[in-house]
Amino acid sequence: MTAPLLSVRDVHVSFGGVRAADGVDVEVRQGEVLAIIGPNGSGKTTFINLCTGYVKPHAGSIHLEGRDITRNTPRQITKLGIARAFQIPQLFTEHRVIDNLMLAVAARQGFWQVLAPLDQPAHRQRATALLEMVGLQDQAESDVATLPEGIRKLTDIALALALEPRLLLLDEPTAGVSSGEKFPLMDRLMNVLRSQGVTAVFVEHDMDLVRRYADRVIVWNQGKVVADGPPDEVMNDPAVLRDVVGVI
Ligand SMILES: Nc1ncnc2c1ncn2[C@@H]1O[C@H](COP(=O)(O)OP(=O)(O)OP(=O)(O)O)[C@@H](O)[C@H]1O
Repeated sequence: MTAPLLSVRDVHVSFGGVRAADGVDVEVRQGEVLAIIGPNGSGKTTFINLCTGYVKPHAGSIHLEGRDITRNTPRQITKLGIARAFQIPQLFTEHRVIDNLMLAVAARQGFWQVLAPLDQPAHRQRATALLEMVGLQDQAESDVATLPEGIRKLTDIALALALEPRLLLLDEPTAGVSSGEKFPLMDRLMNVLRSQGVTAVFVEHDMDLVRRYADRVIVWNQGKVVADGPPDEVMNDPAVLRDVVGVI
């Protein structure tokens, strides 16, 4: 069996008296799409913050392909191959889609590139390729402010892909997206993940999306993983239905 891509072992984090991670063990396997579900405040976003270095565990360890990243900075972790797309897209809304992408491409090449002119042929070419990956090539010249939320989310995902991640963490990728846009957005996201060989973890409150798109589901409750397995199995578990799905 191959080593897990990400391995989180016995991780603990508290905020004041709140145990946001209370002995968490999670392995993410290469190539899978893993959904995280759980009630509000159960620790899902904290898990993503731990994996990306924004929150440091009080105890436990986090390994990426066997390498200990527990104490690495967010920047170092990004370079090692973990990217995140935010619940609220982190875009410069007063600029065009292509400008946002060219900035991300320049940032990937190093700090000094950001100070050079952005609109260089190499930046534009890579930015255009990223937009094609998520099917947004026709939106390149649009101002972000004019776009529907689903398209902004895809732009945000293209920004994360500019970092060439092996693992992409998504915090509620369809939050704020209209019901008509949700499935097309997720279909495009899944196509990109498969074509680029990117492993993904997504936090989600919409159970239809979890059933349709996840290979595996882990269930969070009060800082602990309380169930882990295929969607059919986990989401028909009476305890999960009662304590988690019923209250989301
Ligand atoms: N930086 C912080 N400072 C203080 N408390 C925090 C911090 N981050 C998280 N918490 C607390 O830790 C607990 C878990 O929060 P977290 O955001 O991880 O939950 P969640 O499952 O993602 O919730 P939601 O579904 O509402 O986004 C909550 O009680 C929250 O208030």
